[in-house]
Amino acid sequence: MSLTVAMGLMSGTSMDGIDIAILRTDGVDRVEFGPAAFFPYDAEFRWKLAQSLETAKQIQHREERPGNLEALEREITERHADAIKSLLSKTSEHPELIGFHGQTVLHRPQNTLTVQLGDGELLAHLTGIPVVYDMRANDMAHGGQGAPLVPAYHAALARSKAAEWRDLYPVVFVNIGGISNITYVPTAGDPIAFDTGPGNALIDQWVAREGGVPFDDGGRIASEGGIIETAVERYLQNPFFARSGPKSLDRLDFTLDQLGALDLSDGARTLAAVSARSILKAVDHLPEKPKLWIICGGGRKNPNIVADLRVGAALQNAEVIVAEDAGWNGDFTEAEAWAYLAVRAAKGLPLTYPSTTGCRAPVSGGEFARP
Ligand SMILES: Nc1ncnc2c1ncn2[C@@H]1O[C@H](COP(=O)(O)OP(=O)(O)OP(=O)(O)O)[C@@H](O)[C@H]1O
Ligand SMILES: CC(=O)N[C@H]1[C@@H]2OC[C@@H](O2)[C@@H](O)[C@@H]1O[C@H](C)C(=O)O
Repeated sequence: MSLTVAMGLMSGTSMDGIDIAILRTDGVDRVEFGPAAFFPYDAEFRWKLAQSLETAKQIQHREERPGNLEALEREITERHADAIKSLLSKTSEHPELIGFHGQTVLHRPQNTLTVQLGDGELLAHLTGIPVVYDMRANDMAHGGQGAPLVPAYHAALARSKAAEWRDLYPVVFVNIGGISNITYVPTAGDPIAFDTGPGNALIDQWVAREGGVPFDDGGRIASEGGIIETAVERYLQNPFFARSGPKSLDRLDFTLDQLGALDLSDGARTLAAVSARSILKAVDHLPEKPKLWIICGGGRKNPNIVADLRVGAALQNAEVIVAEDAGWNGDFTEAEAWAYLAVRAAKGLPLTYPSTTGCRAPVSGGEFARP
Protein backbone atom coordinates (compact mmCIF):
# COMPACT_ATOMS: atom_id res chain seq x y z
CA MET A 1 0.00 0.00 0.00
CA SER A 2 1.33 3.46 -0.82
CA LEU A 3 2.55 5.72 1.95
CA THR A 4 1.22 9.23 2.60
CA VAL A 5 3.45 11.96 4.00
CA ALA A 6 1.34 13.37 6.82
CA MET A 7 1.96 15.94 9.49
CA GLY A 8 0.36 15.75 12.94
CA LEU A 9 -0.19 18.72 15.25
CA MET A 10 -0.90 18.38 18.96
CA SER A 11 -1.51 21.14 21.48
CA GLY A 12 -2.41 19.04 24.49
CA THR A 13 -4.00 19.53 27.88
CA SER A 14 -0.67 20.62 29.38
CA MET A 15 -0.99 23.79 27.23
CA ASP A 16 2.79 23.93 27.04
CA GLY A 17 3.05 24.39 23.27
CA ILE A 18 2.66 22.77 19.86
CA ASP A 19 4.14 19.36 19.02
CA ILE A 20 4.58 18.70 15.28
CA ALA A 21 5.66 15.43 13.69
CA ILE A 22 5.90 14.22 10.10
CA LEU A 23 5.19 10.54 9.32
CA ARG A 24 5.11 8.42 6.21
CA THR A 25 2.36 5.93 6.74
CA ASP A 26 -0.26 3.76 5.07
CA GLY A 27 -2.55 4.41 8.07
CA VAL A 28 -2.38 0.71 8.89
CA ASP A 29 0.89 -1.02 9.78
CA ARG A 30 3.59 0.95 8.04
CA VAL A 31 5.04 3.91 9.89
CA GLU A 32 8.27 5.73 8.97
CA PHE A 33 9.31 8.61 11.19
CA GLY A 34 10.17 12.03 9.78
CA PRO A 35 11.29 15.27 11.41
CA ALA A 36 9.51 16.62 14.48
CA ALA A 37 9.65 19.81 16.55
CA PHE A 38 8.19 21.49 19.62
CA PHE A 39 7.14 25.15 19.67
CA PRO A 40 6.60 26.30 23.27
CA TYR A 41 3.92 28.83 24.20
CA ASP A 42 5.04 31.90 26.12
CA ALA A 43 3.76 32.46 29.66
CA GLU A 44 1.24 35.09 28.58
CA PHE A 45 -0.34 32.77 25.98
CA ARG A 46 -0.42 29.84 28.42
CA TRP A 47 -2.31 32.09 30.83
CA LYS A 48 -4.75 33.08 28.06
CA LEU A 49 -5.39 29.40 27.28
CA ALA A 50 -5.95 28.58 30.95
CA GLN A 51 -8.48 31.46 31.17
CA SER A 52 -10.27 30.18 28.07
CA LEU A 53 -11.30 27.01 29.94
CA GLU A 54 -13.46 29.18 32.21
CA THR A 55 -15.06 30.99 29.26
CA ALA A 56 -15.65 27.68 27.47
CA LYS A 57 -17.85 26.44 30.35
CA GLN A 58 -20.69 28.49 28.79
CA ILE A 59 -20.61 26.51 25.55
CA GLN A 60 -23.73 24.44 24.89
CA HIS A 61 -23.08 23.57 21.24
CA ARG A 62 -19.76 22.65 19.67
CA GLU A 63 -19.73 25.60 17.23
CA GLU A 64 -20.26 28.34 19.86
CA ARG A 65 -17.33 30.69 20.56
CA PRO A 66 -18.33 32.98 23.46
CA GLY A 67 -16.22 35.91 24.66
CA ASN A 68 -12.73 35.99 23.21
CA LEU A 69 -12.80 32.37 22.00
CA GLU A 70 -13.28 33.29 18.35
CA ALA A 71 -10.20 35.52 18.41
CA LEU A 72 -8.29 32.91 20.41
CA GLU A 73 -9.18 30.19 17.90
CA ARG A 74 -7.73 32.36 15.16
CA GLU A 75 -4.58 32.99 17.17
CA ILE A 76 -4.14 29.27 17.95
CA THR A 77 -4.54 28.47 14.25
CA GLU A 78 -2.07 31.16 13.19
CA ARG A 79 0.46 29.92 15.73
CA HIS A 80 0.09 26.41 14.29
CA ALA A 81 0.59 27.78 10.75
CA ASP A 82 3.75 29.60 11.89
CA ALA A 83 5.05 26.43 13.55
CA ILE A 84 4.40 24.43 10.36
CA LYS A 85 6.22 27.00 8.24
CA SER A 86 9.15 26.97 10.62
CA LEU A 87 9.47 23.16 10.55
CA LEU A 88 9.02 22.96 6.78
CA SER A 89 11.74 25.58 6.23
CA LYS A 90 14.21 23.11 7.80
CA THR A 91 13.22 19.95 5.92
CA SER A 92 12.73 18.76 2.36
CA GLU A 93 9.52 16.90 3.31
CA HIS A 94 6.28 17.94 1.58
CA PRO A 95 3.32 16.81 3.68
CA GLU A 96 0.24 15.87 1.66
CA LEU A 97 -2.08 16.03 4.65
CA ILE A 98 -2.23 17.63 8.10
CA GLY A 99 -3.95 16.13 11.18
CA PHE A 100 -4.88 19.11 13.38
CA HIS A 101 -5.95 18.48 16.98
CA GLY A 102 -6.47 22.06 18.19
CA GLN A 103 -6.75 23.07 21.82
CA THR A 104 -9.33 21.26 23.92
CA VAL A 105 -11.17 23.87 25.99
CA LEU A 106 -14.16 21.77 27.04
CA HIS A 107 -14.77 18.03 27.21
CA ARG A 108 -18.12 16.80 28.54
CA PRO A 109 -18.79 13.33 27.19
CA GLN A 110 -21.89 13.07 29.40
CA ASN A 111 -23.38 15.95 27.33
CA THR A 112 -21.98 14.71 24.00
CA LEU A 113 -19.84 17.83 23.87
CA THR A 114 -16.14 18.21 23.12
CA VAL A 115 -14.62 21.46 21.86
CA GLN A 116 -11.19 21.85 20.29
CA LEU A 117 -10.27 25.40 19.27
CA GLY A 118 -8.62 25.25 15.86
CA ASP A 119 -9.91 26.47 12.49
CA GLY A 120 -9.14 23.73 9.97
CA GLU A 121 -10.30 25.80 6.97
CA LEU A 122 -8.03 28.67 7.98
CA LEU A 123 -5.07 26.34 8.54
CA ALA A 124 -5.54 24.78 5.08
CA HIS A 125 -5.69 28.30 3.60
CA LEU A 126 -2.60 29.50 5.49
CA THR A 127 -0.47 26.45 4.67
CA GLY A 128 -1.80 25.34 1.28
CA ILE A 129 -2.07 21.77 2.63
CA PRO A 130 -5.32 19.78 3.14
CA VAL A 131 -6.28 19.50 6.80
CA VAL A 132 -8.25 16.90 8.77
CA TYR A 133 -9.58 18.39 12.02
CA ASP A 134 -12.27 17.87 14.67
CA MET A 135 -11.44 14.17 14.84
CA ARG A 136 -13.26 13.60 18.16
CA ALA A 137 -16.74 14.73 17.16
CA ASN A 138 -17.88 11.76 15.05
CA ASP A 139 -16.90 9.31 17.76
CA MET A 140 -19.13 11.19 20.22
CA ALA A 141 -21.94 11.29 17.66
CA HIS A 142 -21.71 7.48 17.66
CA GLY A 143 -21.95 7.11 21.42
CA GLY A 144 -18.22 7.32 22.21
CA GLN A 145 -16.33 9.39 24.78
CA GLY A 146 -14.51 11.31 22.02
CA ALA A 147 -11.23 10.35 23.74
CA PRO A 148 -8.69 8.88 23.85
CA LEU A 149 -7.93 8.69 20.12
CA VAL A 150 -4.25 7.76 20.26
CA PRO A 151 -4.92 3.99 20.87
CA ALA A 152 -5.18 3.08 17.16
CA TYR A 153 -1.65 4.44 16.77
CA HIS A 154 -0.34 2.77 19.93
CA ALA A 155 -1.68 -0.52 18.58
CA ALA A 156 0.16 0.04 15.26
CA LEU A 157 3.40 0.74 17.16
CA ALA A 158 2.91 -2.45 19.17
CA ARG A 159 2.30 -4.47 15.98
CA SER A 160 5.60 -3.16 14.61
CA LYS A 161 7.29 -4.91 17.56
CA ALA A 162 5.20 -8.09 17.42
CA ALA A 163 8.19 -10.40 16.87
CA GLU A 164 10.50 -8.72 19.38
CA TRP A 165 7.81 -8.49 22.07
CA ARG A 166 6.33 -11.95 21.40
CA ASP A 167 6.65 -13.02 25.04
CA LEU A 168 5.72 -9.66 26.51
CA TYR A 169 2.04 -9.42 25.53
CA PRO A 170 -0.27 -8.02 26.72
CA VAL A 171 1.54 -4.66 26.66
CA VAL A 172 0.22 -1.30 27.83
CA PHE A 173 1.10 2.17 26.55
CA VAL A 174 0.91 4.87 29.20
CA ASN A 175 0.66 8.45 27.93
CA ILE A 176 1.42 10.90 30.74
CA GLY A 177 0.30 14.25 29.32
CA GLY A 178 -1.73 16.91 31.13
CA ILE A 179 -4.15 14.05 31.73
CA SER A 180 -2.95 10.43 31.48
CA ASN A 181 -4.42 7.67 29.39
CA ILE A 182 -3.56 4.03 28.69
CA THR A 183 -3.86 1.67 25.75
CA TYR A 184 -3.83 -2.06 26.50
CA VAL A 185 -2.77 -4.11 23.48
CA PRO A 186 -3.61 -7.82 23.66
CA THR A 187 -2.05 -10.49 21.45
CA ALA A 188 -5.15 -10.43 19.26
CA GLY A 189 -8.20 -8.18 19.05
CA ASP A 190 -8.89 -4.49 19.48
CA PRO A 191 -6.99 -2.38 22.02
CA ILE A 192 -8.66 -1.36 25.27
CA ALA A 193 -8.19 2.25 26.34
CA PHE A 194 -9.34 5.00 28.70
CA ASP A 195 -8.15 8.09 30.54
CA THR A 196 -6.63 7.18 33.90
CA GLY A 197 -6.51 10.46 35.82
CA PRO A 198 -4.36 13.55 36.26
CA GLY A 199 -0.93 13.41 34.60
CA ASN A 200 1.17 16.57 34.69
CA ALA A 201 -1.54 19.26 34.64
CA LEU A 202 -1.92 19.46 38.43
CA ILE A 203 1.86 19.36 38.94
CA ASP A 204 2.24 22.21 36.44
CA GLN A 205 -0.48 24.24 38.16
CA TRP A 206 1.05 23.63 41.59
CA VAL A 207 4.64 24.56 40.75
CA ALA A 208 3.42 27.59 38.74
CA ARG A 209 1.30 28.84 41.65
CA GLU A 210 3.70 28.07 44.48
CA GLY A 211 7.06 28.24 42.71
CA GLY A 212 6.56 30.51 39.70
CA VAL A 213 7.89 27.92 37.20
CA PRO A 214 5.86 26.33 34.37
CA PHE A 215 6.72 22.67 35.18
CA ASP A 216 8.84 20.57 37.54
CA ASP A 217 11.88 20.13 35.31
CA GLY A 218 13.38 16.66 35.81
CA GLY A 219 11.13 16.26 38.86
CA ARG A 220 13.74 18.15 40.87
CA ILE A 221 11.24 20.01 43.07
CA ALA A 222 9.37 16.78 43.87
CA SER A 223 12.62 14.96 44.61
CA GLU A 224 13.13 17.24 47.62
CA GLY A 225 9.72 16.50 49.05
CA GLY A 226 7.80 13.64 50.58
CA ILE A 227 4.48 11.96 49.75
CA ILE A 228 1.63 13.15 51.97
CA GLU A 229 -0.48 9.98 51.99
CA THR A 230 -3.66 11.62 53.31
CA ALA A 231 -3.67 13.98 50.31
CA VAL A 232 -3.04 11.10 47.87
CA GLU A 233 -6.01 9.28 49.41
CA ARG A 234 -8.27 12.32 49.00
CA TYR A 235 -7.55 12.26 45.27
CA LEU A 236 -7.87 8.51 44.86
CA GLN A 237 -11.28 8.47 46.56
CA ASN A 238 -12.73 10.16 43.47
CA PRO A 239 -15.35 7.74 42.05
CA PHE A 240 -13.72 8.13 38.61
CA PHE A 241 -11.06 5.58 39.59
CA ALA A 242 -13.53 2.85 40.59
CA ARG A 243 -15.26 3.02 37.19
CA SER A 244 -14.04 0.82 34.38
CA GLY A 245 -13.53 2.24 30.90
CA PRO A 246 -14.42 3.61 28.46
CA LYS A 247 -14.04 6.90 30.32
CA SER A 248 -12.43 10.27 29.66
CA LEU A 249 -11.67 13.47 31.53
CA ASP A 250 -11.89 17.21 31.15
CA ARG A 251 -8.80 19.12 32.28
CA LEU A 252 -10.84 20.77 35.07
CA ASP A 253 -12.22 17.48 36.48
CA PHE A 254 -9.31 17.38 38.96
CA THR A 255 -8.10 20.49 40.76
CA LEU A 256 -5.59 21.47 43.43
CA ASP A 257 -8.40 21.72 46.02
CA GLN A 258 -7.77 18.22 47.43
CA LEU A 259 -4.07 18.86 47.93
CA GLY A 260 -4.44 21.21 50.89
CA ALA A 261 -1.76 23.55 52.21
CA LEU A 262 1.56 21.79 51.62
CA ASP A 263 5.01 23.16 51.03
CA LEU A 264 6.15 23.35 47.41
CA SER A 265 8.22 20.18 47.22
CA ASP A 266 5.83 17.98 49.26
CA GLY A 267 3.00 19.14 47.01
CA ALA A 268 4.96 18.30 43.84
CA ARG A 269 5.99 14.87 45.18
CA THR A 270 2.46 14.09 46.36
CA LEU A 271 0.98 15.00 42.96
CA ALA A 272 3.60 12.85 41.21
CA ALA A 273 2.43 9.96 43.43
CA VAL A 274 -1.22 10.72 42.56
CA SER A 275 -0.31 10.58 38.89
CA ALA A 276 1.51 7.22 39.22
CA ARG A 277 -1.00 5.55 41.54
CA SER A 278 -3.97 6.52 39.40
CA ILE A 279 -2.23 4.77 36.48
CA LEU A 280 -1.54 1.72 38.66
CA LYS A 281 -5.20 1.66 39.73
CA ALA A 282 -6.24 1.63 36.07
CA VAL A 283 -4.63 -1.78 35.63
CA ASP A 284 -7.34 -3.23 37.91
CA HIS A 285 -9.79 -2.57 35.08
CA LEU A 286 -7.84 -4.50 32.44
CA PRO A 287 -8.65 -8.10 31.53
CA GLU A 288 -5.09 -9.28 32.30
CA LYS A 289 -2.03 -7.77 33.93
CA PRO A 290 0.21 -6.33 31.19
CA LYS A 291 3.77 -7.67 31.11
CA LEU A 292 5.33 -4.60 29.53
CA TRP A 293 4.55 -0.93 30.16
CA ILE A 294 5.74 1.68 27.63
CA ILE A 295 5.71 5.22 28.99
CA CYS A 296 5.15 8.15 26.58
CA GLY A 297 4.40 11.85 27.11
CA GLY A 298 6.07 14.57 29.16
CA GLY A 299 5.51 12.77 32.48
CA ARG A 300 8.16 10.19 31.59
CA LYS A 301 10.70 12.96 32.27
CA ASN A 302 9.59 13.20 35.89
CA PRO A 303 11.67 10.45 37.57
CA ASN A 304 9.36 10.47 40.60
CA ILE A 305 6.38 9.36 38.52
CA VAL A 306 8.44 6.76 36.64
CA ALA A 307 10.00 5.40 39.87
CA ASP A 308 6.56 5.01 41.48
CA LEU A 309 5.31 3.23 38.35
CA ARG A 310 8.31 0.89 38.32
CA VAL A 311 7.73 -0.07 41.96
CA GLY A 312 4.02 -0.74 41.33
CA ALA A 313 4.62 -2.62 38.08
CA ALA A 314 7.36 -4.77 39.67
CA LEU A 315 4.77 -6.01 42.19
CA GLN A 316 2.83 -7.30 39.16
CA ASN A 317 5.98 -8.78 37.58
CA ALA A 318 5.82 -6.22 34.79
CA GLU A 319 8.66 -4.32 33.19
CA VAL A 320 8.51 -0.55 32.64
CA ILE A 321 10.30 1.08 29.72
CA VAL A 322 10.13 4.59 28.25
CA ALA A 323 9.34 5.11 24.57
CA GLU A 324 13.02 5.76 23.80
CA ASP A 325 13.91 2.24 25.02
CA ALA A 326 11.79 0.95 22.13
CA GLY A 327 13.49 3.33 19.67
CA TRP A 328 10.64 5.90 19.62
CA ASN A 329 10.55 9.56 20.55
CA GLY A 330 8.13 9.81 23.47
CA ASP A 331 7.77 13.58 23.07
CA PHE A 332 6.03 13.20 19.72
CA THR A 333 3.89 10.07 20.00
CA GLU A 334 0.68 12.09 20.08
CA ALA A 335 1.65 14.41 17.21
CA GLU A 336 2.59 11.29 15.21
CA ALA A 337 -0.75 9.78 16.17
CA TRP A 338 -2.59 12.76 14.70
CA ALA A 339 -0.67 12.34 11.43
CA TYR A 340 -1.52 8.61 11.42
CA LEU A 341 -5.19 9.27 12.25
CA ALA A 342 -5.46 11.88 9.48
CA VAL A 343 -4.37 9.25 6.96
CA ARG A 344 -6.87 6.77 8.41
CA ALA A 345 -9.60 9.42 8.24
CA ALA A 346 -8.76 10.15 4.58
CA LYS A 347 -9.11 6.41 3.86
CA GLY A 348 -12.36 6.11 5.84
CA LEU A 349 -10.72 3.68 8.28
CA PRO A 350 -11.88 3.55 11.92
CA LEU A 351 -10.24 5.95 14.37
CA THR A 352 -11.97 4.51 17.43
CA TYR A 353 -13.47 1.23 18.63
CA PRO A 354 -16.11 0.25 21.18
CA SER A 355 -13.25 -0.90 23.43
CA THR A 356 -11.34 2.44 23.24
CA THR A 357 -14.08 5.06 23.51
CA GLY A 358 -17.36 3.16 23.90
CA CYS A 359 -18.60 4.08 20.42
CA ARG A 360 -21.35 1.72 19.22
CA ALA A 361 -19.21 0.35 16.36
CA PRO A 362 -15.75 1.20 14.99
CA VAL A 363 -16.00 4.67 13.43
CA SER A 364 -13.90 6.97 11.30
CA GLY A 365 -14.10 10.74 11.68
CA GLY A 366 -12.67 14.17 11.04
CA GLU A 367 -13.73 17.22 9.06
CA PHE A 368 -11.82 17.86 5.83
CA ALA A 369 -10.59 21.29 4.73
CA ARG A 370 -8.93 21.88 1.37
CA PRO A 371 -6.75 24.90 0.56
N1 LIG B 1 11.97 17.82 31.43
C1 LIG B 1 10.80 17.62 32.02
N2 LIG B 1 10.74 17.27 33.33
C2 LIG B 1 9.56 17.06 33.94
N3 LIG B 1 8.37 17.20 33.34
C3 LIG B 1 8.37 17.54 32.05
C4 LIG B 1 9.56 17.76 31.32
N4 LIG B 1 9.23 18.10 30.05
C5 LIG B 1 7.89 18.08 30.00
N5 LIG B 1 7.36 17.75 31.19
C6 LIG B 1 5.94 17.70 31.54
O1 LIG B 1 5.22 17.23 30.46
C7 LIG B 1 4.17 18.14 30.11
C8 LIG B 1 3.93 18.08 28.63
O2 LIG B 1 3.59 16.75 28.32
P1 LIG B 1 2.91 16.35 26.95
O3 LIG B 1 3.55 17.14 25.86
O4 LIG B 1 2.93 14.88 26.89
O5 LIG B 1 1.47 16.87 27.22
P2 LIG B 1 0.28 17.25 26.26
O6 LIG B 1 0.81 17.53 24.89
O7 LIG B 1 -0.48 18.29 26.95
O8 LIG B 1 -0.52 15.91 26.17
P3 LIG B 1 -2.00 15.42 26.50
O9 LIG B 1 -2.83 15.82 25.35
O10 LIG B 1 -1.79 13.93 26.54
O11 LIG B 1 -2.43 15.98 27.77
C9 LIG B 1 4.67 19.49 30.60
O12 LIG B 1 3.60 20.36 30.87
C10 LIG B 1 5.43 19.08 31.86
O13 LIG B 1 4.56 18.97 32.96
C1 LIG C 1 -10.61 15.77 25.12
C2 LIG C 1 -9.11 15.72 25.05
O1 LIG C 1 -8.48 16.54 24.40
N1 LIG C 1 -8.54 14.72 25.72
C3 LIG C 1 -7.10 14.50 25.70
C4 LIG C 1 -6.55 14.73 27.09
O2 LIG C 1 -5.13 14.56 27.11
C5 LIG C 1 -4.87 13.18 27.44
C6 LIG C 1 -6.24 12.59 27.58
O3 LIG C 1 -7.01 13.73 27.96
C7 LIG C 1 -6.79 12.05 26.24
O4 LIG C 1 -8.09 11.62 26.43
C8 LIG C 1 -6.85 13.12 25.16
O5 LIG C 1 -5.71 13.19 24.36
C9 LIG C 1 -5.09 12.08 23.78
C10 LIG C 1 -3.99 12.55 22.91
C11 LIG C 1 -6.00 11.16 22.99
O6 LIG C 1 -7.09 11.52 22.56
O7 LIG C 1 -5.57 10.03 22.75
